[in-house]
Amino acid sequence: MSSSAAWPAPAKLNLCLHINGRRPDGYHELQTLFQFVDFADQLHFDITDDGVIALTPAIPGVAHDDNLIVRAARRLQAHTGTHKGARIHLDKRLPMGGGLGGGSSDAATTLVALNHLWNTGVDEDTLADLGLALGADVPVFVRGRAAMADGVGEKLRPVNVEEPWYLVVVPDVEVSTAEVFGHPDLTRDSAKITALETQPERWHNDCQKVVCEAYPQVAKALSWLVEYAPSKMTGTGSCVFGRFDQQQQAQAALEQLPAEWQGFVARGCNLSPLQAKLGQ
Ligand SMILES: C[C@@](CO)(OP(=O)(O)O)[C@H](O)COP(=O)(O)OP(=O)(O)OC[C@H]1O[C@@H](n2ccc(N)nc2=O)[C@H](O)[C@@H]1O
Ligand SMILES: Nc1ncnc2c1ncn2[C@@H]1O[C@H](COP(=O)(O)OP(=O)(O)O)[C@@H](O)[C@H]1O
Repeated sequence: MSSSAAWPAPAKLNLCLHINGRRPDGYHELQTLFQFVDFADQLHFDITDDGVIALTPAIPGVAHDDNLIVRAARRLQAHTGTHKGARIHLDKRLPMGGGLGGGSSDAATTLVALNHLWNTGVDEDTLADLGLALGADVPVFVRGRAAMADGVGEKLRPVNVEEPWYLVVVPDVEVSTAEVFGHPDLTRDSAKITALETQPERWHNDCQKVVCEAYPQVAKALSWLVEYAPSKMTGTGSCVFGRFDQQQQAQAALEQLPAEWQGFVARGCNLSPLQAKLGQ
């Protein structure tokens, strides 16, 4: 695998997000089902011997050293003691703050790719632990397998679910995860369900109601999408997704998308494009 090849950092969807309670420290007990899609940021790594981590181009509004890609690379350097560095190029395709996990996925791809390209030999469990300090969703992207998450999102169990086509609609608004979890009207009493992954008829998103009330753009996007397919919000929003059996049905709906929104069609994947590349 050449160092200049593209490494994908795919989006995730939360096929459901059930809030089961709130802990004394304010964090929420939840059950959420993560699946990947084949729509991704692309990262390129050129390995150097100078120990410097340099990322281009900058993401507007994110300082170089705060970028999760740079933080992930430095974390792996610190853990392994390697003297190698990397010039990293990011081709950003995923919208930010939309609940698609792009920043977490970029961090995970950086950990996995540099561990491979630097020959640092860190095992997957340790890479997932290194990632957890960067964001709650980084471990699932490191492992790259669709998973049911439990606890406060840290207990992951790989699952296999159907791999349909999705139309993802991106409303022109960013939603703050902390604001949603702190909302007084958020319902926090969904029952824990055993083997939830086998019961798609019970999948819902407890954050959807409060987000739709606070952000009319999200409610409007959802009302438009449900005319075409069963639809939900992903994570704490703002993106919403509809489920289609056929790619061409999803594509036909995309062609009707009002100009005020962005959108894309992608296939659900139980094995992430990142893990698929590693296994090649
Ligand atoms: C809930 C999910 C589902 O995918 O939402 P999205 O961010 O993807 O929309 C994620 O796990 C989020 O992950 P991430 O965005 O990294 O959240 P964090 O930085 O860990 O937490 C942001 C804030 O959300 C709240 N929070 C988060 C997770 C949780 N189980 N209970 C919480 O109450 C806390 O107030 C925390 O300070
Ligand atoms: N490489 C990165 N890509 C995207 N966002 C990043 C990155 N590094 C840091 N961030 C910060 O993380 C925030 C959350 O981004 P993102 O992961 O795309 O959203 P979400 O958690 O809603 O899916 C951004 O608003 C940005 O400030």
